[in-house]
Amino acid sequence: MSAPAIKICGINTPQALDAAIAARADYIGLVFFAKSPRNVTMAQAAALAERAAGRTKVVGLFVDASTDFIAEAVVAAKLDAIQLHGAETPDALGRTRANLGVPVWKALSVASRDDIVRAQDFTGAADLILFDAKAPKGANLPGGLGLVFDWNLLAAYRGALPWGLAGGLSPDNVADAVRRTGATLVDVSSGVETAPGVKDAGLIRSFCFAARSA
Ligand SMILES: O=C(O)c1ccccc1NCC(=O)[C@H](O)[C@H](O)COP(=O)(O)O
Repeated sequence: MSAPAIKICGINTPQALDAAIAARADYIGLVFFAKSPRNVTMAQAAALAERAAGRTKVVGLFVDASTDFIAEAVVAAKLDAIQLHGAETPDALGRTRANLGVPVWKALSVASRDDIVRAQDFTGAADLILFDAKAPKGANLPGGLGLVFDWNLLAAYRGALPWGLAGGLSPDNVADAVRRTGATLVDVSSGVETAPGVKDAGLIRSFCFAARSA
């Protein structure tokens, strides 16, 4: 089994970006969602993307955002891909992908097997499915909460699209998660933070090391 690709999501400072690059993260995520403690402005995103250029790929995270807003971010932060974390339908997502010409990752919230089966609806519309834990009713955010879902749901998964694993990953559990699910991409945010929105260089390094050791 080859090492999974690694995405460190919710990067919002140059220090966190440098830590992700030093740990050889394949992707960093910029959160464009005002309610998030990891939210970045267009100007912050542009500056971070400039610093990241040629050293790691940049993914923009959006929640039910307008195509105009996403398009502005794609240009400002030269996004390599967009990650849609809301209730975007396959049709709407396919249109966004066609209009913007960037790879689209669809995050699916998982609590049961039915949520995994929904991935097939996005065949031909998305480029990658990111399975993440479902946020509890009334949660203030739809993701980035450090919650784990039952990885057994993915054990026999054979979807048409490439997929990644997110939700409550940390330096302590990522190797086990990769071994048990066969994920070829892992995505983390809270698990490499000391507080919501505050990334820790040591945790980023440990996470990347553990993911590669799986
Ligand atoms: O991070 C946020 O604040 C956020 C806000 C709205 C939707 C999604 C959000 N985060 C998702 C991620 O950062 C990752 O893709 C993934 O879900 C990992 O989160 P975590 O469980 O905290 O590791």
